[in-house]
Amino acid sequence: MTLLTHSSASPSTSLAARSFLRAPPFRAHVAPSTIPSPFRPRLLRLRASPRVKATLTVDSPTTGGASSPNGPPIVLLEVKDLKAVIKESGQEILRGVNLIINEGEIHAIMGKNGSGKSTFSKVLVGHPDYEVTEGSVSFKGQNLLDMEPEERSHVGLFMSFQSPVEIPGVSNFDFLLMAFNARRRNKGLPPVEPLEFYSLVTPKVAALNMNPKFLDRNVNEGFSGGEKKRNEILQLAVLEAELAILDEIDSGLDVDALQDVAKAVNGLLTPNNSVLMITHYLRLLEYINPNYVHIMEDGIIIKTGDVSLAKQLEKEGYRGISVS
Ligand SMILES: Nc1ncnc2c1ncn2[C@@H]1O[C@H](COP(=O)(O)OP(=O)(O)OP(=O)(O)O)[C@@H](O)[C@H]1O
Repeated sequence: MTLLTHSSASPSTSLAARSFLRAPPFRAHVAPSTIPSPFRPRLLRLRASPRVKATLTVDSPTTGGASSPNGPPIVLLEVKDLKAVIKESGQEILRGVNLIINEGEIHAIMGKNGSGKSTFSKVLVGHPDYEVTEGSVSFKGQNLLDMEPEERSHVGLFMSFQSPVEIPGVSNFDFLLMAFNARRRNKGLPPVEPLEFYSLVTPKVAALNMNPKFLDRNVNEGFSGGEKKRNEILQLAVLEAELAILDEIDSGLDVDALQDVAKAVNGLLTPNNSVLMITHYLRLLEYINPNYVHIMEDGIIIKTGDVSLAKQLEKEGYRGISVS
């Protein structure tokens, strides 16, 4: 079974929600008939890996990530020479991506419109529009490409999409509870009851400066763009993914919302959790400080550095980014 099998599923929708709704435990609780098929493939979990292999150059990236006191960093995600095409047309979008993310590291991918950033993240979570033609992806030592999208979510990958989907008929609270219990089931833990979950989720709602009434509303239904983004981070906070892929989480956020979301993401970071952010703007990286910044161009990472690379980009544009 594939999580993202619906052609109607927009590439820009939230993967985590989709995974949830496709997985049998969710269908059992939510009454499938109430969930329109376009909304099934959603919620996704992702983890970022610590080290980065830039294809061309590496400019003194900040050292980050978890490591044993005397040992090397622990690799979470390792992407090697990843090539992928659009299934329908066969057009190659990813042309050999290399990336390593260690536990505890924050990575940012920047790049011009259409350079392949979102495609890369969607390929990582198993979006059905794309086919991997070459290369490998290992997550926590396991072959990610062999896993169905929901399995990727279960092993600790979360992805928030540019435009989170709405799920009519399913309350945010029920959705989060189902997702949370599915994750627990996967860890061999018993489910929590709604009352217990309520005490667990309300502090997270407060931390995001969200109105608790959002828990009663249907998932993302009628939410503003910024509210949807906050809701995505709430999902991430509840699911405690080991690698969070955040695709333009800053888009459409007002200044206060950006700070709330960034604060929440920072609050979720532990030495074992990693984040891979896709963004166009330095402002997000000023709140969530990345260990590495990568520049993607035409389906490959052409340069890797630290946040100074994003600053240079802001000042000089992509013309100023030299790969020599
Ligand atoms: N499912 C698809 N069908 C057709 N073309 C696609 C599909 N997915 C990606 N593409 C094309 O692949 C290229 C890379 O798209 P992608 O969304 O990955 O870029 P991006 O770097 O995330 O861009 P942006 O910064 O504008 O979000 C674009 O030319 C896009 O039109």
